[in-house]
Amino acid sequence: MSHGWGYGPTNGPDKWGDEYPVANGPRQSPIDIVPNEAVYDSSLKALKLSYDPSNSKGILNNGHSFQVDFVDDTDSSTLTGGPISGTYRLRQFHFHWGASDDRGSEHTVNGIKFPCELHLVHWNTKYPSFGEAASQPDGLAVVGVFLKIGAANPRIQKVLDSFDAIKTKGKQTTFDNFDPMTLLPASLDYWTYDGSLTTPPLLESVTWIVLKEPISVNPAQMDKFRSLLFTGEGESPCCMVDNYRPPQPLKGRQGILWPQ
Ligand SMILES: NS(=O)(=O)c1ccc(NCc2ccco2)cc1
Ligand SMILES: [Zn+2]
Repeated sequence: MSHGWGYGPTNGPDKWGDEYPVANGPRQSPIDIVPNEAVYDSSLKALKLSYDPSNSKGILNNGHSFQVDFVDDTDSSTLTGGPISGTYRLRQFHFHWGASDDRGSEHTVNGIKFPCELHLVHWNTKYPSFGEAASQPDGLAVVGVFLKIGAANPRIQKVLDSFDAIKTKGKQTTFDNFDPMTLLPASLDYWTYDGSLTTPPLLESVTWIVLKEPISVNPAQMDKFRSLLFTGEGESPCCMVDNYRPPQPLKGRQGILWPQ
């Protein structure tokens, strides 16, 4: 009986290929981004993100990370422009982080790991639903934002303050009127490449848009992430840390940079 994927020694990223063979596919994520090797594409446009805070619904500990879910039945919170064509709706955002500040991000830059990485998940409205879009090569667009250790970030505090209510797997609580724009850095300069979900089912349906400029958090805020548990209420507690997949082979892909 499959014990379910995770990030431990017996069910972690090296084992995912047993149940999800696409783990060894041609466009897997994350990757190591080497800025000097990224090529300039003059056809790329500026990212356009337009979010309606009233679309935020709830925050959930799903046993792998926590996510903030959005109402996505209208085009009120969207991503357009950038490397994508058409309109992609915001579905959820979540994070990946480490047990210590020396690791935690999924993408790396010149081999450097950040302590944390934010993912804003959007789906292409040419498809009828997120689930349908997730199985299409142009179905999803995820904006990745690195977090670095620095000054305290007041914008993330509302997220952290909800953690006491979602400490264990399966717990959720309401999360109203949150504008994810407030989590983004000043610059929307980005690298982009064709990749995949970084957790099972590892579907190769993601246009990745990784912002060059990180946002900051202070050490106490990072420790708050580490106070969450992978485990459910009543189970022996296991801290939710190191929930990141390491960089995957490029297999001929090239990172694209905008703007030069
Ligand atoms: N870390 S991530 O941004 O690549 C990411 C985003 C979304 C899911 N969703 C999981 C899922 C279930 C069915 C289809 O999709 C999994 C991973
Ligand atoms: Zn993610």
